Amino acid sequence: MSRPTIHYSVIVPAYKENGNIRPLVTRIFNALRQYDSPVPADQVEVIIVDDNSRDGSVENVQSLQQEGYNVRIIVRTTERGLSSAVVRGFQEALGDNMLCMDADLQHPPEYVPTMLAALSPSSTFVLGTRYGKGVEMDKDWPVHRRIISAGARVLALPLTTASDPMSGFFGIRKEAFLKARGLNSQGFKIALDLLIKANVAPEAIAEVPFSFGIRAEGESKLTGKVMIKYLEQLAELYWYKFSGLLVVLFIFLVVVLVLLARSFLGALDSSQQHK
Ligand SMILES: Nc1nc2c(ncn2[C@@H]2O[C@H](COP(=O)(O)OP(=O)(O)O[C@H]3O[C@H](CO)[C@@H](O)[C@H](O)[C@@H]3O)[C@@H](O)[C@H]2O)c(=O)[nH]1
Ligand SMILES: [Mg+2]
Repeated sequence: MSRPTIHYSVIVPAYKENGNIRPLVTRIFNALRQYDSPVPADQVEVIIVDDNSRDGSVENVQSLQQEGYNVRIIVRTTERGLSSAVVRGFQEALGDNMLCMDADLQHPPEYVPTMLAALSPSSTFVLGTRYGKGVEMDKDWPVHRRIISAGARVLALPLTTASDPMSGFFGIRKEAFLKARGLNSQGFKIALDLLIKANVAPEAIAEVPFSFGIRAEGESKLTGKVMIKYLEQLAELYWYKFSGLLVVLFIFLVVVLVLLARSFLGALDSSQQHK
């Protein structure tokens, strides 16, 4: 009997995520096998893009394959980085509907069917948003991460109408992805780059609110260097979209935000010292 055609691909960038791979893959397919799933499980593949973690992820994926899960792992040895891993996964995907999600279960696997089903020829981008109605960040998400996330979001406001372009939980149709030229695959924020460079119209963006969890296992890879790369990426996108004038606006916004963050953290510090 011939295998069903793959219409949907779930791309998971992963670095040292061995402990999360099994729960992630099994929960994705469990969600797809529910009677009310809008997407048939046998039309879905999962692709893990791992940067040579050498932590048992490869063996783990092999045993999931033996159990019948349609999952494969690409191990990169000459390249590193979240965004470029996602781009690689999109290039290798068999499905026309492609979803990106983190390995660490901060993006709930149970949302995968809804996210995939939201993609269509007229809805070429789907964004899992943490700023929708009825959803929230996990209460244990640290204050400094909330501040960084809010600042990053404000800086992107002039670029897109999307409510959460920082989200790493998003999907894009293959034809829209292929339109994007000159992607910046440094850093973490590939959704933002795709929204701008694939020229996604506001009405083609579907938003799915979800509550952002906390990492199940292992450590976050967000470092100061990644934040600097984000600022560089923003400057490039401002230039790409508006050229000269708004780059000045961007620099102004960065300075205001840095000053606000410093005074907020200063106030927080002194209130803690007075306790
Ligand atoms: N292949 C590969 N994967 C990576 C790399 N760096 C990080 N990843 C993977 O990318 C995912 C997100 O990395 P985290 O380290 O968990 O990121 P985070 O700080 O929790 O950031 C999250 O929040 C952002 C929104 O504020 C999201 O943009 C981001 O995708 C992620 O969800 C994880 O699956 C992680 O293994 C890398 O260099 N290479
Ligand atoms: Mg994470």
